[in-house]
Amino acid sequence: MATTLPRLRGSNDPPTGALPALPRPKSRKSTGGMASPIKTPGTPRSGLRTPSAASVHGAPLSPAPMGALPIPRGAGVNSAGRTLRKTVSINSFPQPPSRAGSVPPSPLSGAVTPARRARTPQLTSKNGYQSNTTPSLLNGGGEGKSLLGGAGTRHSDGLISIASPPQSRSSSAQGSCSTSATTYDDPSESNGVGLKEKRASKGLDGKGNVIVSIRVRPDAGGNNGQTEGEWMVDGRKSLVAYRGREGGDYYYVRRVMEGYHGTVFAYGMTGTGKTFSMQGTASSPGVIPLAITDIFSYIRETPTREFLLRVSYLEIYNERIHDLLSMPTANATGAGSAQEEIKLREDSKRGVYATPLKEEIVQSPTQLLRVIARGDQARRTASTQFNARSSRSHAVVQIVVESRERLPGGSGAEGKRSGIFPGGVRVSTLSLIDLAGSEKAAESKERRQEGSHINKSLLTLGTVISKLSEHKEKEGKGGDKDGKHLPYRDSKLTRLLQGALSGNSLVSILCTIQTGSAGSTASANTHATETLNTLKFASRAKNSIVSHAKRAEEALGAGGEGGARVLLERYRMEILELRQQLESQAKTNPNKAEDAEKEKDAEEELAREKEAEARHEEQILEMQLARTALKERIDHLNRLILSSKSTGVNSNGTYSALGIHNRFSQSSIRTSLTTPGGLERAVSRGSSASTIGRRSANARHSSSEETTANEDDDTIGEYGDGTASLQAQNQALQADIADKNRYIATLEKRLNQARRASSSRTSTGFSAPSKGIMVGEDHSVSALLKEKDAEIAELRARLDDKDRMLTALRSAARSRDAAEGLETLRSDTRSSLLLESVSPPPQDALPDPPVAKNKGHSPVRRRSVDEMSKMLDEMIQDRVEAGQIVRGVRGSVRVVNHRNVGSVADISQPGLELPRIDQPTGSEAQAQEA
Ligand SMILES: Nc1ncnc2c1ncn2[C@@H]1O[C@H](COP(=O)(O)OP(=O)(O)OP(=O)(O)O)[C@@H](O)[C@H]1O
Repeated sequence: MATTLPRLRGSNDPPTGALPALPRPKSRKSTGGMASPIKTPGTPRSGLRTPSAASVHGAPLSPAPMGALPIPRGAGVNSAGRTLRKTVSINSFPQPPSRAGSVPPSPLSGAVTPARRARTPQLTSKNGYQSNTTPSLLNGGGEGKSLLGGAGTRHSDGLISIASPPQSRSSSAQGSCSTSATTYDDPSESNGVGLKEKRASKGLDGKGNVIVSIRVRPDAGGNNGQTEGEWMVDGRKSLVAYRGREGGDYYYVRRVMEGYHGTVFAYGMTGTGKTFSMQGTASSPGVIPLAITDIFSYIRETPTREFLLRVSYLEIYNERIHDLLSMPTANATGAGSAQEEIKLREDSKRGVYATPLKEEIVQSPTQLLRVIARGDQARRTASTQFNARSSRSHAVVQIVVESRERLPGGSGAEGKRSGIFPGGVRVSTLSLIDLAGSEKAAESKERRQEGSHINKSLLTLGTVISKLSEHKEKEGKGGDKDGKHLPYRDSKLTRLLQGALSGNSLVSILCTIQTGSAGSTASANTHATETLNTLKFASRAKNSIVSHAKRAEEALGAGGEGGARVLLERYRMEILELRQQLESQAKTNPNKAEDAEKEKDAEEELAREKEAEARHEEQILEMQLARTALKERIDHLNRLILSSKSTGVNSNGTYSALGIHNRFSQSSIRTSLTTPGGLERAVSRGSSASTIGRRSANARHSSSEETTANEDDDTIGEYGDGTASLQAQNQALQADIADKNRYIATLEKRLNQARRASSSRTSTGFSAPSKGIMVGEDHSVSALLKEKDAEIAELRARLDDKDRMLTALRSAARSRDAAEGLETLRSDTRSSLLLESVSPPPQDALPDPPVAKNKGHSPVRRRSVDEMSKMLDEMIQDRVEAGQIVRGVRGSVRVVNHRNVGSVADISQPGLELPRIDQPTGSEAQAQEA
């Protein structure tokens, strides 16, 4: 039969394993070795891995007969037997059971290939027995390797004999019996799939899930290196638990990972090594770290499934449950007083469970070990007679394993083969229980109180197991199947273990004993008694607990009380939900971002449109203003033209109107327009003699400002024939009109240009705003107005000058009249008046200058003067009648204020403000005459 021997090393090899070892919770001085596990006869091959032993010191035990528990010899036991010294490579235990042959096998792994087994060091006892089995205390090898003492010793003693039920025994190579009484409900077996597993775990398909192992604590004193004898009760049989069937321990954990509940508890007298066996040391890891290693090894080996592990840790102290993970680390007895009371409840799916209990999710062996180590720190311990650091409470580590098929749809061959249906979550629990040690007597009251609780609970446990045995017999006789008569509720411990004890779980019981005792005889006797009790318990448990472990149902969905606890499902649902949220957000966000971008674009577009619209309106306004200004200018110029025509200079051959405006004869309106072509025109009023004479169309009126009566005389003298003067005047006016037409054409051209410019500016999206034209035009208009104002002021000033001259001439004329006679005086006066009159007289009718008259009077000239005087009289009379001029009482004349004369306004220059001639009122005129 294949065995699962650990790799052995020298005892002093340092630990090199990847897993951190649990801290030694107790301060006992290690004996430097640990007892190899001892198998009860007929132990089933399935079981947890055995804690490795750095070195194994065994107290010599009396050999037991096959199928019988070893019988301690008590003080008289010969401890000088052979000692098996085993060293387990720490390197090997954290390694996952690898398919690669090169990887060293896990010392406790049952999945050892034949090649590995061949490489496994063989233990050779002094008596020549080779032990190639795992030193597994929980080895479910099924071979029922027992601690055997010296050959025939137990046979001869015959004190304890634990015989497995014949029907449950499985054969072994050595013919040992299995204690297995478990039946497995494995769907993979029923449907024919999972042959590999079935093969691998053969033996498990047999019966019996209860594994009872005995571990003997090595004697602290040792026996001068004679260690092997303690184990070798029957060296010939070599049935110490080093032998086991292949893979039993490994597959025990495997079963938990596959959905079976598993329970392991250590039972034994105080100080016999329960805690040591459960926790182990750095060099010799116990059941807990080894189980953890196997759990994670299984996870690594199973990529098709996903797992979630959570762990809780409680203790039952004085019949109260405390959460070791919620307690402060301090090891105070009252540490848990503030805790909410933890109660035990029962659920059809979960069975009996403690609540509220903190569960921590763990992702690595290290993390899990740390959590448990934290709980260990909180556990109550005290010094007892037999143990300096005795556990005073029952400690329960529960590792909940959730798993589900990773493949979507679960249609893979693996899923079919293993009967794993997709979508479901398997939940199983591995309970690792370190019971408090039973103690007969205690010195302190507190210890006694604790001891009484401990003993009571352990007694109840024994009672339950005992009754289970009875129940089993009754069941065979048609007894009560429900087992309601079993006193599970008599203690918290049995209540908590109810599920396991009643058959819902794979169970492995480790019984620790200490066969040798260095000390008094009384002490040795106590040990012997306790050891015997332990062995009785082991025997009873092995025969009584018959359960039908079933793979836990797969929880579908997160609903229901059971489903709600399935974190894997809950987390998966949450992840799914969050992913959906994320996706919906991702979908929504781009839309939102797009919308926001569009909105922003629209806003920007709107702003641009508004801006463009504003610019457009502004430009339209500018254009309108420009057009208005240009139109006004054109109208103004048109009015100018019309005004020229309306004077009727040539229409009726008279220049009556011109006469009115004669005073402007010396002025010209110089309109300076800065055109794009730099056009500068001087527009002359062509009604005056000087203008008519066309000295030049460009004659500067500055020179005309210098015009005096003499100059006028010269001008008159130049066009003395009158006819020529009219023709010239006509020509001048024609030329003037032509100029103005050209100017209008220029303005129209500019207007068109401006229109084109504005339209192109609008059409090009206002890309080239040009306000130069408008600004130039505006400046031009304002400059023109200013210029006009200046001219008006100038004209006024000149008018004033001329008024003064007129007054002076009148005065002179009166003097002359007095000297030359009334007629002559009148004639001269008229001439003078004519010369200085507002309206210029016809050229041909102009009187001679006074100077010429003083030179003598020819008859022709006289006649001419008379005629002219006559004409002037008529003209004056006409004007007087028309109300345009007023004749003074002394014959003087004056121009009526044009504001009072409609005709004056009619002939005024449109668009230009005529110089206001403030004519004296009647009284003023009289005063002037005076
Ligand atoms: N197999 C072993 N090899 C070496 N030392 C051991 C072994 N078993 C126990 N010891 C030592 O014996 C002492 C007592 O062991 P442990 O505390 O595990 O006993 P226990 O059964 O848990 O006692 P209690 O019930 O009082 O808690 C410890 O110092 C421990 O190191």
